[in-house]
Formats: sequence, C-alpha cells, structure tokens
Amino acid sequence: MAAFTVALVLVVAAAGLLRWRRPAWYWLTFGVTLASLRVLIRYASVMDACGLTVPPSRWRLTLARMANRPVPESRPPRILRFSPTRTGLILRLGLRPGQDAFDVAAASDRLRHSFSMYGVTSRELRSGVVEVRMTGYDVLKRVQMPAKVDTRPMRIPVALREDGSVHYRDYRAVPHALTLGATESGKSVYQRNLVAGLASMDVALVGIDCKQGVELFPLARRFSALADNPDTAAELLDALVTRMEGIYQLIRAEQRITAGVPDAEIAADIWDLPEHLRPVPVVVLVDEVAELALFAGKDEEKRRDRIITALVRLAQLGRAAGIYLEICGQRFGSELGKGITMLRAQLTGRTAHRVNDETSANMAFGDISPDAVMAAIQIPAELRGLAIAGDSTGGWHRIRAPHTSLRQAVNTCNRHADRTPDLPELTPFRPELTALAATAVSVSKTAPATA
Ligand SMILES: Nc1ncnc2c1ncn2[C@@H]1O[C@H](COP(=O)(O)OP(=O)(O)OP(=O)(O)O)[C@@H](O)[C@H]1O
Repeated sequence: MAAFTVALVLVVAAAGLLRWRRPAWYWLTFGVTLASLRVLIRYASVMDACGLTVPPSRWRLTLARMANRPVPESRPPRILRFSPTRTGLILRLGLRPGQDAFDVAAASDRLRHSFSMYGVTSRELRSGVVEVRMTGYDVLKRVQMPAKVDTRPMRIPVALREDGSVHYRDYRAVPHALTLGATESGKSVYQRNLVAGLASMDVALVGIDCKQGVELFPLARRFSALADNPDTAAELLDALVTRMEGIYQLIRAEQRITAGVPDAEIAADIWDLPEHLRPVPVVVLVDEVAELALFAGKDEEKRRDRIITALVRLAQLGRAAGIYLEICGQRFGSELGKGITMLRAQLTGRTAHRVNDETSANMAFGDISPDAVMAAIQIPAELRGLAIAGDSTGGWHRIRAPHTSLRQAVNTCNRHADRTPDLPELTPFRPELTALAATAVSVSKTAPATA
C-alpha cells in the first residue's frame, strides 16, 4: 500500500512538473487522456450549459407522451468524429436542425473554460458540419513543428497556428505576399523559415536586401541572384520583367502548337506546360522594401519609379510566369508615394508581426479584415515572432514561426546549394559577382585619394 502511495505521489509530481516546465510533453503523456475523458464525460452537460442543445422535436415529445415515458432531454450536436492530436483534440460535430456554425463559434470561449482547454476554435466544414479544434496548452509559446508535414511543390510549412495546425505559405494559391512588422518583431526569422523551406525545392531564389545584405547574403549559396542596394535592385527587377516577358512568349508558342491539336490542354501558366519546357519558378524576396521607395533628388526619384513600376508589373503578371513576390518591411502605405497602394492590392497574402501603431496594422489588413487589424495591434511586445496571417478572403490566424537561427538557415542553404539554378537573365546578379562589386565599392570608398 505504501509503495502504491509513493508511486502515485511520484506520478502526480512528475505530471505537475511536466505541466509546468514542458507542457507539450505533459500533453502527450497525461494531458491527452485526461482531456479526452473530461470532454467525452462532460460533453452533454457542457453543451447544454453553453446553449448548444436543441429541445426535443414534436414527434419525440408526442411519442414520449403516448408511451407514458419521461419528457426527452434537449440534444447536443452529434459527435461525428473525435480525434486526439499532438497538441489537442479535434471534434467534428453534426449540427441539429436550427443550429448553425456561428452558434458554435460564438460559444468558443465558454467551451474553452468548461472543458478546461487552453484554446478553442471552430470552422464550418460543410453545411451542418463543424470542426472544433481544442488545444491543450499554448502551442505558440515554444513552437515545435510536427515531424510530418504535408509538403507539396511551392507550399512551405512556415509556422504553427494557435489551433495547433500547420500554417503553409502556398505560392500557387497566394502568389504574392506582404510581411509587415516593427523592428525586432520577427520578420527576418519568418523570412528565414521561408528560405529554409524553399531551399530543398526546385525553385530559384532571388533576394533584394536593402539592409546592406546582412539578412540574405549569408544564405547566398542557395540564391540565384542578389542585390544589396537600390541601384542593383532596379536592374535586377528589370531583368526579372524581361524573364517574365520571355516566359509569356514561351506559353504563347506552346498555345499555338496545342491549339491545333483537338482535346489537348491549352497552357495558361507555367504549371500547364510540359515538364521539359517548364521554366523554373522564381521567388523574389525583398527585405526592407521602404528603402526602395525612398529618394532624395531627381535621379533617385527616377530610380524609385522604375523599381515600383517593375514590382507592380511583376505583381500583376508574374503569377502565370511562375514569379512570386515576398515583400517584407516595417511599413508599406501610401506615404511611400505613388504606386504603393496599387502594388499592395496585388500582395494578397498578408502577415503582420507586432506593429507600432494602428496605421501600420491597417496597412496589412485595413482592406481585408477589421478583426485582423485589432488582433495585430494586440500582439504583445515580449512574444517576438507572433504574427497575424490573413488573405483576401478575410480569414486570419494567429501564427508563430519556429525560431530558426541564421546559422541553421545558412546550413540548410549550403546543404542544398547544388539545387541553385543558373538563370541566364540574372547572371550579372549572381551572388558571387554582387559580393565582389560590393567589396570593390567599399575598397574604393576607404582607399586614400591619390594626387
Ligand atoms: N518565431 C520566433 N520565435 C522566437 N523568437 C523569435 C522569433 N522571431 C523572432 N524572434 C526573436 O526576436 C528577435 C528579432 O527578430 P528578427 O530579427 O526576425 O526581427 P525583425 O523584425 O527582422 O527586426 P529588424 O527589422 O530590426 O531586422 C530575434 O533575435 C529572435 O531572437
């Protein structure tokens, strides 16, 4: 008996310690079983208390009366599926007549504390069927990506959502994106995760890093082209527009051939082309975009207009040519001059890290979701890397990328350096040449003037 008591005390102490220090481990060892029992046992009473039951139908009442049985109870939604996961529980519910998905969404907070879970979110899967996702602990506090993720070409598992699911950056579904955030809010870490995810794929990476190249140049071995100043950036973007036009010509040529063949698929973008003809897709990462839009003097203004025009053209027409924009900065609004709001409208994927004011949050979500604006303003300063991700459908999620250090990202890029495609249009911007040019400039700036 004494041995049993000691064992019990040890187990309870271990569970308490795990819950405090390692909530993910606690969930996998104890939490999932306890929470499953709690939810299944309390299900009917909690649903009733949360107003998610419907009164018995007339025919059931009549039947009960005729059979002289007690009045039947109100009924909660049917559980269609119950699945424990590594971060929480998923309930698939079949709604009763008269209920809708909004009822469940509105009761999320009540369900959360009634079931003693950390978070509850819900979404409608189809008419009358709602998926309720519950998390057992704060999954965004220490982000651990699942070992198995659903990887497809041009779809990167970049972060974790607060409901424990994986947040993907899917370039084919949302071709261009804008990432905003104050300084030290986690933009670079997010971008690093993207590069690390893309490194193992058949894709060309192009970087424009106006922070003098400190973020992207260390990853140079996996980049097909890099620019670290607005002058090079202007030329590089023009070269990308030329590449895009070339690809449109290729698609047109292929269309002319297939148009004469009955029942043949007609290509509308690079993904419809036969594999041997398909140009490699390009992801263009732009860090500190505002640096490209600032100017002092007439010449710089001309360069700025050239850059913004090229970016707008790539954003409008790049998708079919497999050229995707990933633009990152602290602010991105009309204060940066003409063309910016037009460009922003094309960047339909939006991610906002902590922002300094409501105006910055509005730059990310003002045109798509007022709720997302509020959520972005409320990001606490101490939780770096926490962000709100939304798209033009108005849907949004709280996400956080895993903390990938620059060293880890460099190692990943070096490991996949052999996958770096050589794009003929971008040869003058190959990282080794850009680095040489930068060294030459800095040497000429520091060299003493000779008489
Ligand atoms: N997802 C994350 N998880 C944990 N810590 C993070 C995360 N993202 C960022 N951080 C921490 O926040 C610090 C700042 O991040 P980061 O350099 O990405 O910010 P930034 O927005 O790019 O800043 P700046 O604009 O000044 O370059 C990092 O040193 C890192 O320690």
